[in-house]
Amino acid sequence: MMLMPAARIRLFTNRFSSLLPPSPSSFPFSLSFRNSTSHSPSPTTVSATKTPKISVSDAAKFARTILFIPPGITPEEVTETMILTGSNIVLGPYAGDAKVKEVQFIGSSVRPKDCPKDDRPEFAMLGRSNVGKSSLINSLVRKKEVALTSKKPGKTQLINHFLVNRSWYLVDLPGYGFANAPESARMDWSSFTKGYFLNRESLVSVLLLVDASVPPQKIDLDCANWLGRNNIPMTIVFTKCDKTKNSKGKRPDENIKSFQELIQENYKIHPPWIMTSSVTGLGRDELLLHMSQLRNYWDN
Ligand SMILES: Nc1nc2c(ncn2[C@@H]2O[C@H](COP(=O)(O)OP(=O)(O)OP(=O)(O)O)[C@@H](O)[C@H]2O)c(=O)[nH]1
Ligand SMILES: [Mg+2]
Repeated sequence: MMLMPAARIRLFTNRFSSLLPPSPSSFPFSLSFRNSTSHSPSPTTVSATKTPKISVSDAAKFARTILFIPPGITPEEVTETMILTGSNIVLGPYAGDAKVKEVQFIGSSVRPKDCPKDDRPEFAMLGRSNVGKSSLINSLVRKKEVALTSKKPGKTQLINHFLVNRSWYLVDLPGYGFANAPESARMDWSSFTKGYFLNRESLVSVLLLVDASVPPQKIDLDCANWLGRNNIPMTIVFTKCDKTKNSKGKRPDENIKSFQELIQENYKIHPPWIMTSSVTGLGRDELLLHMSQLRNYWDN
């Protein structure tokens, strides 16, 4: 049966995202909303201790306390081989068609209401400026300069739509938290993108990019919690997992573990998360598979 877009997204949201109460407050806001309703056990979670060995470090193993079980499969049916490497994501029966055969840049929109009006499913890249949103798009589609990247924060300034295989969109967005960006690159990020997230009915999932080479940042935690409170489905994509040489800081897997612990209490169903690197290609195929199962379920 064909469902109307609004009905489809509601169906999807109810199944996938956190059960935090929606919030009318603006983005970003503090972590102070934590509430008791979010601590009840979920029927779709499963302890990682039930799964045998996984091929990530001890810290990452510890972080993987809750698996993401997609539609079409029960926790009891999960086996080790179904878990995508470097993630908490179980691959279910909706996965498939994860190859990128072609990509077209469709256009840039200044305002959320100017975005393409067709009903194709889309995934939006969200994250701090310089976290690697544009680089991840290039990595996913295996093209160097489809999305423009820069060492300087604030490179992406508009909502950019990329059509993949003529059937679904990747959306590159401006980053938030311009720590080192020039004044000219700053804008009212909140009002600019908030409307997009709250009103975009074809949004299958936000890919919330978090830099794994630095410890958890408050603004990223606020962002994860804002999405949760507003029932916007998200996948946490840890970027720059190749950056292990920084002797001063902690390793990516340790930072990932800390981030997981900080958001864990707020979610009844732990969001899917995955480790990636646009430099080495780590997590690329896995993320595409995950996106395929979300998309195919949404399309269903
Ligand atoms: N080592 C490493 N560097 C990366 C990775 N991803 C991105 N970078 C670098 O990080 C910088 C920023 O990348 P962008 O893709 O432009 O970041 P962005 O999030 O799109 O930034 P804005 O458009 O400013 O919001 C560039 O110098 C990239 O080469 C990664 O996985 N590993
Ligand atoms: Mg960018």
